[in-house]
Amino acid sequence: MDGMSLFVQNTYVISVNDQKWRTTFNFSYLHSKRYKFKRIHVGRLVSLKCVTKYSVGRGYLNSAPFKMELVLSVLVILLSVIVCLPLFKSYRKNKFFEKCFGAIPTEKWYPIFGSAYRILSANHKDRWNVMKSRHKIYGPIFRGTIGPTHIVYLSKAEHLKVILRSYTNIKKGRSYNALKPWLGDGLISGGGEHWKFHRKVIRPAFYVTVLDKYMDVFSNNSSELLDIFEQKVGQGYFDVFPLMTQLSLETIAETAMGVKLNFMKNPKLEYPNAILNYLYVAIKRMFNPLTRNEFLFKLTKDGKYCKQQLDIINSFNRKIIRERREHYENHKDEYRLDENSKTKMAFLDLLLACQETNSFTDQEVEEEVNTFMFGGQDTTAFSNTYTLMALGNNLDVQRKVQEEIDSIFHGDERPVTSEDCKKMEYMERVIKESLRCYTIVPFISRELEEEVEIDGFIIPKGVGVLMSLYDLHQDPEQFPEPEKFDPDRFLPENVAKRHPFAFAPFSAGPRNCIGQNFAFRSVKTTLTHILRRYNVKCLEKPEEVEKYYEIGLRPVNGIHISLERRH
Ligand code: HEM
Repeated sequence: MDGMSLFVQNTYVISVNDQKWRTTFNFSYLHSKRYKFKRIHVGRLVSLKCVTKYSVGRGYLNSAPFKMELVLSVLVILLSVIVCLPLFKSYRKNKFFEKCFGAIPTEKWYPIFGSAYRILSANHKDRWNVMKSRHKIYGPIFRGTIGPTHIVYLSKAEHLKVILRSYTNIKKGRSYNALKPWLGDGLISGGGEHWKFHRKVIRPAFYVTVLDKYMDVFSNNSSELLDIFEQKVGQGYFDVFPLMTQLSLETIAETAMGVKLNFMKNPKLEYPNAILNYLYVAIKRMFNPLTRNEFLFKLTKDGKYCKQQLDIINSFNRKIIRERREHYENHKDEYRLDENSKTKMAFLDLLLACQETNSFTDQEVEEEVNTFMFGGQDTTAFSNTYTLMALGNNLDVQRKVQEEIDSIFHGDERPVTSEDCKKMEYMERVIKESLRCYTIVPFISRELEEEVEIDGFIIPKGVGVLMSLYDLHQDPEQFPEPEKFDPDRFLPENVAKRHPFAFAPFSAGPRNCIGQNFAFRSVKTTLTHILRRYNVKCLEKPEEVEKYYEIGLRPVNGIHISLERRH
């Protein structure tokens, strides 16, 4: 020990478990006891307070080793608090949750990943196979954790009803945060009062009278699809999914943003590919709790890639919004959302009109436009594709759809109207059965803002709830022989026998899909155009089709159909 220590003498008050000792010792003593001190410190020391200090001569008190000692002590205490407090809180939370719903069957638990290890470790291709098997293994209600987040998994109509009909539990689950850099607080990912206000303002854009004006867009674009189909007649099987994606992108761009992109004739792939690429990484993020922090994610390779893709999407959208704004300024008087107005308003026009009353900022307009491009694009493409797959495998059903179409159009290839759509009752049942069998959005999630009671269990506020629409639609109690494609399940007398929440491909309750009428009209129009001209066969058996989970279910290898002219 060096001689300088003789000049330093301090008085310390040491508090251990509420007992206090006053002690005086010189620095060399403190120094020699340093290791012992550290041991006490880590184990039990609550505080170490310097009451008096004498610094004589060179002042060892200000010397580096002494300062280090104090700084280290403070750091260790801080670190202990930082590490222990959340662990303690999480321990108490776990105890509380155990008490509330501990009797619900649970998945196997792994450190850090929680119980979702199998899903988190599955690659993109295998993920859906893991996801779809879980309710079969654990039953209609089970629980688990993703990292520190507790999740209850539901699949029965009566359980889903408790969550879906609530006006309080409308907050989306944390997984939606991966979409926030793109969709912001738009209708799909937003919540709270912000969501309530936006939903109220946007609802009129989906009134039947507004949708009526989109019918010619649905028909014109379907006719363009037939121009491509015409070249495929007699050419064997081809993948119909990319064409359906082009069609729905064209349609949603025209109805939501008021622009004709001409993707059908001249597919420019940069924008749709940017959406696909962004989604691919966003989904990866949803399944990796380590990438949840936005700031850290932006520093990663994936984060930088996402930004690049977002830049492409945003510059495309911003250009369109700019042009549409100019158009709107010049035609303002024609834009009215009432029944008598003849002007076809794009969804964007409604948002621009909202800006006039200062309700929507530029960013909010952009977020809602992105939301509609996302919500309306892939979903209708999937619905068209999977319904064609069903019809190409069930030729008797296809024939009945064609008979209904013929009874309405009598061979005339005129545009489809809203009145025609109303008459297509059998086709509606076919589309519904296709949405049941090949549920497009298989899961939706919420974070509870208010406790609920399900099946006798109290699920407290803060718990995540993942509802499987896929398993809901496969419940044999509601849909006997669920694997069978049978549109008559949707005859009114059969619907009346089921639980009102047994069929919910568009979700249900206050946060249901705002675009469902849009989707039905668009899909009916496209199927009418195809089936009044062609007989369709499908190469794949539905049960053999592999799918990617990408919020919607994308066919891994496409869906191949062949066309034969009917007349
Ligand atoms: C067959 C086609 C469609 C299916 C199966 C479908 C399915 C769904 C589902 C399940 C939800 C609830 C999501 C959740 O709770 O997390 C939803 C919400 C939504 N969908 Fe659709 N959708 C379809 C078509 C469309 C179309 C064509 C549009 C737009 C034109 C659209 C726009 C939206 C929006 C904006 C929401 C959020 C509603 C809100 O929370 O207020 N969807 N959709």
